[in-house]
Amino acid sequence: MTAQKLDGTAAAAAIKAELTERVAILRDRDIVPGLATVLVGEDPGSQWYVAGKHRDCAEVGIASIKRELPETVTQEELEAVLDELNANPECTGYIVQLPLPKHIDTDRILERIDPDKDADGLHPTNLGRLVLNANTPIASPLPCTPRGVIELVERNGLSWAGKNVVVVGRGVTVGRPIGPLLTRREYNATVTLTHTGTADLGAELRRADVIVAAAGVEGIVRAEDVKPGAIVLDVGVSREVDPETGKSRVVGDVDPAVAEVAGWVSPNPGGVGPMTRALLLKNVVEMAERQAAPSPA
Ligand SMILES: Nc1nc(=O)c2c([nH]1)NC[C@@H]1CN(c3ccc(C(=O)N[C@@H](CCC(=O)O)C(=O)O)cc3)C=[N+]21
Repeated sequence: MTAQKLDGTAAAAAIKAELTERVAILRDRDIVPGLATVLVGEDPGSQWYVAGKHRDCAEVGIASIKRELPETVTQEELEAVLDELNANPECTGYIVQLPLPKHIDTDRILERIDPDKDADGLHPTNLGRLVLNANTPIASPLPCTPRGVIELVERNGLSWAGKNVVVVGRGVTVGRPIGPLLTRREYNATVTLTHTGTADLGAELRRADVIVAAAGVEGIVRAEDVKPGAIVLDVGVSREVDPETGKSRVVGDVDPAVAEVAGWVSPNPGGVGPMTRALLLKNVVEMAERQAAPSPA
C-alpha cells in the first residue's frame, strides 16, 4: 500500500487563487494589503525564506516592504524598526524572521509587534486569544503553520472531527498552539501533545488517527509506529548536507517508509511548507480586511 499525497503545493495554489480575488476587491476600494518582512543577519536559509514570501505577495497582489538589518543590530535599533512598521499605514502586517541573533531578546521583540499587524500570529495577545477562543470567527491572526496543517487536511476532503491526533513537539510555532486550535468545536479533534519527555512515544503514535510531526528531529516518526491508514503530516524542517552533492536539503520528521503504511502523507518538501506561506498571506489579507472595516465595538 502506498499513501495518498497531501499535496501542499496544490492546496497553496488554490488558497492563493482565492486570495488574489479578495485582494482585487480590496484594491477596488483603494486598500492595498502590505506585508513587511524584518530580516536580521545573512543566514542563507532565512534570506531564501524571506525572498519566497515576497514572491508569494507579488503573486496575489500584496505589496511588500523589506527591512534588512545587520547581524550586529542592537535591541533598541530593532525595536525602532518595529515601532516604525507599527505606525506605517502601508504595512498591514509583518513578520520578524526567526531565529534572531543570540544577543537579541526574541520574546521582547515579538511583544513589540502590534497584535493587529502580527502576520505570524505569535504575539502573546494573539496566542492568548487563541486559548481564550476569543477569535471565532477569526478576528485576530492565528499561527500560520497550524492553520496550514488544518487546511491541508480539509482541502483533501478529510475531516478532523473525532480523530485522535498525536502531535510530536512542543515548540511555540506549531506543537503548542495547534492543540487549542484543533480542539475547537469547529474541528472537534482530540489532541495528545508529545515531546522528548514522553515515556513511550511509539505507543502514543500507534494509536493515532492523525500524526502531526513537528519535532525537528529527522525520521522520529517510523513506519512501525504508524497505524495502517493513518494521516501523517510532516512539519519538520531539519537541513542536511548531502555528502555526495554537497548541497543542503530538507529532511523531515517522517521516515519515507511511513508512506507504505499510512493512508495519507504530506510530502516534505511540497507539503506543509507551502501551506505555511499561503496562510501567512491569508493572515495579511484578513488583517487588511479588518483594518479597512473595523468591526463594531
Ligand atoms: N517569523 C517567522 N515565521 C515563519 O513562518 C518562519 C520563521 N520565522 N523562521 C523559519 C521558519 C521556517 N519556515 C518555512 C516556511 C516555508 C517553507 C517552505 O515553503 N518550504 C518548501 C521548500 C523547502 C526547501 O526546498 O527548502 C517546501 O516545503 O516545499 C519552509 C519553512 C517558516 N518559518
